[in-house]
Amino acid sequence: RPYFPFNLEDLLRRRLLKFTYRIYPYIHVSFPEFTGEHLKRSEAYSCIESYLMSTSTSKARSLRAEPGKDSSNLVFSMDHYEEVTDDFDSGKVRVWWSSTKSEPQTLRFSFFPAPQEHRFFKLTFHHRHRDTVMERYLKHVLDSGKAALINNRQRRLYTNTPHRDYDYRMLNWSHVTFEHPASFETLAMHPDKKREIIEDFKSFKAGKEYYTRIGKAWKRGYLLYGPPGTGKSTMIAAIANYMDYDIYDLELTAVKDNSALRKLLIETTSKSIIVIEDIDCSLDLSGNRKKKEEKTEEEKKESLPGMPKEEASKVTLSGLLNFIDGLWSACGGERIIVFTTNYVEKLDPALIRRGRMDKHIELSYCTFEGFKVFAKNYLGIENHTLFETIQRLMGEVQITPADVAESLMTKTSTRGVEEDANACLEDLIRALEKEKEDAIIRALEKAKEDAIASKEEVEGGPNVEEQQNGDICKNKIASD
Ligand SMILES: Nc1ncnc2c1ncn2[C@@H]1O[C@H](COP(=O)(O)OP(=O)(O)OP(=O)(O)O)[C@@H](O)[C@H]1O
Ligand SMILES: [Mg+2]
Repeated sequence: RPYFPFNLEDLLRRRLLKFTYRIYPYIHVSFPEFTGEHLKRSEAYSCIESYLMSTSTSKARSLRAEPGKDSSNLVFSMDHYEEVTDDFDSGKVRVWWSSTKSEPQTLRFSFFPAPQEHRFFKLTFHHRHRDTVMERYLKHVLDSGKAALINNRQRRLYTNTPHRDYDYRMLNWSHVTFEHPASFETLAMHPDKKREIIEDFKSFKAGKEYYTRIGKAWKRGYLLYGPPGTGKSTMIAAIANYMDYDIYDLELTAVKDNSALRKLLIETTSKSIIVIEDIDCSLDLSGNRKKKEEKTEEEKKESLPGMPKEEASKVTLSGLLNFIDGLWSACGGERIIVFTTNYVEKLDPALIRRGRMDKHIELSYCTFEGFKVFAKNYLGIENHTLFETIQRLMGEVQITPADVAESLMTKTSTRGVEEDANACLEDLIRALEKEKEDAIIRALEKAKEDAIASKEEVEGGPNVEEQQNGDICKNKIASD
């Protein structure tokens, strides 16, 4: 068979390439902000953005300022159409970064409005640095960008409830900056228990290799349970602060179905806490969702066009379990899942068995140990003559940490510190004594009710058992 011209095409192509490189020896790589079908924000874009923040500010002439980590400082980044140079390999390799945006060229008519603009970074370098840039430089950019991102980021509280400024990119989560002062130090609970919990989080944080080795998704589930006002939500904030994580507050009743749930969960980023509060109210035991209450006419009017219609949601228990088992969390590590409930006994055992909810933490009424934490934080005292009375009363009645906190809040600032402490402690004692009285009254009332009930029974009131027996006899006669 004819063998000529062998590789001619190849040869020509190479020549042509060489020729074009001689005229224009530069290569461009662009990094769009949003990628994929669902327009997920590209992680590479975020990393580059944060890398350039640290390198570009001294070079770029047009800058953008945004509030930084604690909102008191500003973070600068380079503005659109600005170009900066970056040198690598002790100045041997020079690259150019520019930030551009493009308006959508065609008018698209769709149900959901399209993104207004596409932003991207463009990297330009000489073709002889191709290997260095592709293999080492980009890795360096992404790594240091990511590190800076974690260092500088403002932590966020995400919620999945749709709101008025529904994002044009149809992101499922909306967020606000998370700034909650709670910490484990200010959390009132027994010091031993607190230490145990902190240890648990510490080992989770350091456990990347461990989780990889045993072949489990790097996640951990916690169930916080206890009566209202015992610090469940406060503890979640403390965990987020301790771990330096974002919080995703998942409102299950606002999720349409399992696939919507899956989508929401896939969008959560690493280093985050996924919180489902009052799990007993959002999922019933059979796994069927409780019907949402009918919306009022006004609320219906308020919903915006383009927002998904609120339907009875169909998230099932098994859908949720699938996720917890790591099926959907496999796309990136380091997640903590927290459920809270007031009634642990109402929950499906499948939901909270060990392995799913790895650790169950009970938050309960305030103990004297817990009170001492409050006294130290709120009043700055570690001992006081009134402590003994408080200890005795706390042994007798149940009071929530929220109530203790309320009593210990300083009421006026005109008095001295000492008088303040006295007043607060007396206030707490009054609250405890009132609670004790209430408890006695409740007990008396219950005893009275019981007595009336048993009296009715003795005097031949409506006797349930007899009546039931009678019914059975009647039925039997009828069927005979
Ligand atoms: N253990 C605690 N340590 C410190 N503060 C607490 C503690 N428990 C409650 N508080 C205070 O009480 C208030 C209510 O607590 P929180 O919202 O955490 O209760 P909760 O357990 O989440 O209640 P619910 O079940 O109603 O959601 C908080 O503002 C917090 O300051
Ligand atoms: Mg709460």
